[in-house]
Amino acid sequence: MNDTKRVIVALDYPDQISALKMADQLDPEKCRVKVGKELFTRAGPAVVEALHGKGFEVFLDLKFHDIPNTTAKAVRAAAEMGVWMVNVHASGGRRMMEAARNELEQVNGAQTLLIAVTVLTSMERQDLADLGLDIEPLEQVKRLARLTESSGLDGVVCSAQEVKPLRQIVSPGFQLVTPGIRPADAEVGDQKRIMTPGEAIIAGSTHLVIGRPITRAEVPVEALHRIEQEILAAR
Ligand SMILES: O=c1ccn([C@@H]2O[C@H](COP(=O)(O)O)[C@@H](O)[C@H]2O)c(=O)[nH]1
Repeated sequence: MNDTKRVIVALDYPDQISALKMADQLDPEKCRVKVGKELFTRAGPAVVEALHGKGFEVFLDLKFHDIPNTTAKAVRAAAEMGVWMVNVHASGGRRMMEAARNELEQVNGAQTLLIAVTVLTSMERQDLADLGLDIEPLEQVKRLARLTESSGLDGVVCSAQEVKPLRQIVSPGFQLVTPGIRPADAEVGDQKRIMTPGEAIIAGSTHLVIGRPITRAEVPVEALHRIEQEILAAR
């Protein structure tokens, strides 16, 4: 796979000014950016518009999870903002995902990529047990990835640890978008199912979502540059 724009930088900031300050240090030809719940709740569609104005493709990571009609309309609103990618939670089920997919068809012929979160990368076996699921995360990820693909979506969010086994059961073009990326010397924080950028590329992740290892680094551009070098070396 082409290595351009494999990295999606998570702009997890509490305000638009900080997010755009970070974006100004990035090259939209080399990476994409992600707007998540914190930034969008604070800054709304204006921040997406501002990032588009700077030439970035935006992954709107709001992980919609609601009844089919509500989710479909939320996905429509995202597509009408012109985002590159938007997501829902696969655990919302087939009817919810199909409704979202169909809505996107009507907005722009499904040009906006629609993917589904399987099991959050911050979760491990015990967290699933707490929910009454007595299985390994990988098994639940596989189950939800099959459901997502058969519901007509473009890919899933999963851990890079699951990419190899998933590739055996999904089609080659299915996007495997992986947060929980940690360079060897980075703080792990709240993530549980992690991999280094190089390992994730070797495993076959389509896109690497990386936040704090870049945005909280002393010199973010240098941290990103090191990650890009690691990705190139892993090819
Ligand atoms: O399973 C998931 C789904 C989404 N995320 C998001 O990715 C970034 C990761 O940020 P880091 O600072 O690199 O941990 C963050 O915006 C999450 O909301 C995820 O981590 N895991």
